[in-house]
Amino acid sequence: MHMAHFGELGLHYSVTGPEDGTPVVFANSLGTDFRLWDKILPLLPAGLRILRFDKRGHGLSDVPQGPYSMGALITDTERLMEHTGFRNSIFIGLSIGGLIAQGLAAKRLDLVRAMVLSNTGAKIGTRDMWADRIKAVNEGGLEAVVGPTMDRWFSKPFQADPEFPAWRNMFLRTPAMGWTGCGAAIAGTDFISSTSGLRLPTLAIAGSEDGSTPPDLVFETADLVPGSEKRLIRNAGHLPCVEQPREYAEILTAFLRAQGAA
Ligand SMILES: O=C(O)CC1=CCC(=O)O1
Repeated sequence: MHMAHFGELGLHYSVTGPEDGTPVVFANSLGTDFRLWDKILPLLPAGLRILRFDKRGHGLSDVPQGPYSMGALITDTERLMEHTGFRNSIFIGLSIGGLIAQGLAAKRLDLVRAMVLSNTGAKIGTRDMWADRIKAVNEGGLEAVVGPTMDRWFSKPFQADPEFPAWRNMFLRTPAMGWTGCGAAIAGTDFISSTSGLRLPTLAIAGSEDGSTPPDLVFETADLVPGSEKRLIRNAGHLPCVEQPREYAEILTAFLRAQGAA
């Protein structure tokens, strides 16, 4: 278990793999911690140096007073990558993690040499949509939004899987301040213009049943970066790394190998 401290903020992270391995960073979504990637890590090639982390307000990281800005989330990631020696990395971001990927690539191409935009967009939802959700959570906690959230995250068949309640618990145990803080950061983010200027190897992954960032949004975002690859995973919602880990890992492995990873 590792904590890095940047002023008042402690960030919980994990680094695994050989010191000289290809650096790969995973950034997870709103309402999840870095266990989001547990099922796919054993399916990836050996020889990767992997950084996972709980963004502020999530998992075992500290929960500063919100709202947060996307700039702060990007700076946290930048500091953690410098602290752990992750430069020239392949950055895999899911949902808000994909927004962080785009913002970081626009700012620090020395840290990000290729990116995977999984279940994300250059702009996710509208200000009004996020304001309504934040109001609901401020009034009733995450319980107030758990039903529709699980319907966006997971296909109907997976909601009957014995594993499903654990993911629901992960969401419900997210600090309300962490969720609303990051929700405000998403509400204020529109990367359409800056992502259009990006030139780096990019893979976009969508889930056919994703109610949070539907395939059209994911692929429109990919089209902003010339030469992007696009993959659709069927029978999966917003978190295909959970619902279809084998297919997700195969797609990632092919991209990682194309970037020269082990
Ligand atoms: O709650 C959702 O719909 C999922 C989500 C949107 C942005 C993100 O990171 O997760």
